Amino acid sequence: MSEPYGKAFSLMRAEAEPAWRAYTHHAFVEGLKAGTLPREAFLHYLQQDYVFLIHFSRAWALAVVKSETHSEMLAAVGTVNALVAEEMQLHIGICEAAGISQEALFATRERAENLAYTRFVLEAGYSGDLLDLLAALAPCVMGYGEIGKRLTAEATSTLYGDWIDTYGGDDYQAACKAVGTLLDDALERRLGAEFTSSPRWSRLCQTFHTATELEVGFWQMGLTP
Ligand SMILES: Cc1ncc(C[n+]2csc(CCO)c2C)c(N)n1
Repeated sequence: MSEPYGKAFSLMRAEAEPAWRAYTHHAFVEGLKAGTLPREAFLHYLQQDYVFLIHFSRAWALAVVKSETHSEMLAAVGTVNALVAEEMQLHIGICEAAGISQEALFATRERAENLAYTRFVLEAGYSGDLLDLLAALAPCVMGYGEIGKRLTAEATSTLYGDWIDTYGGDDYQAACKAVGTLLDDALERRLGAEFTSSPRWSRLCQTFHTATELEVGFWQMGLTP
C-alpha cells in the first residue's frame, strides 16, 4: 500500500525528504537491524527515551485539550493510554532486566537533543491548534511504524527483537493507521478537503520537517552515550 498511514502523512513525508530517510535509515536503526548496536548505546537511548515518553504523553494529553470532536478526543486519549500503559512499560521492563531501576530511570538527566525535541512539539501545541500539534507529533508515530515494519522484514539478528516486535507488530501498525486517519480528518474538518491548497499547509509541512530533523538528532544522541 502506498499510503498505509493516510494521505496527509504521505504528502508531508515527501516534503520532508531527505531528512525523512536520514531518520528512518539512521546508523542507529541499521545497528538495531543487524544487532551491531552496542548494548551501552541502546540502554542509554532507552533511558533518554523514557524521559522523552513522559513529555510525549503530555503532548498527546494536550491533543485531548485541543480536540474539537468526540472522535478526536477518543483517538488522542487512546494514544495517551498506549504510551503510558504499554510503551513506557516496555522501557521499564528492558531497563529493569539490565539492572537499571525505575527510580534511576525516572532520575535520568535529560540530554539537550531530547529536550529540544519534546519542547518543540509541546510549543507547537501550546501556540497552535490541533493541526500544528499533530504535524509535530506525526514523524515520531509514523517513523517508528515504518522502521518497525522494515526491520521486521529485514532484521538479521534477534538481539533487539523485543524492540522491533513492539513497533513492527500489528497493534502498533494499527495505532499508526489510527493517527493517520486522525490527521486526515482533522485537516479536512478545519481546512477543507483541499487542505494542501490552504495557506497553512506549507507551515504544517515545515513543522513536520523540523520534527523529523529532531528525530535524526535523537538517534545521533543515542550513538553518543
Ligand atoms: C525519539 C522517539 N521517537 C519516537 C518514538 C516512538 N513513539 C513515541 S510516542 C509514540 C506514540 C504512541 O505510541 C511513539 C510511537 C520514541 N519512542 N522515541
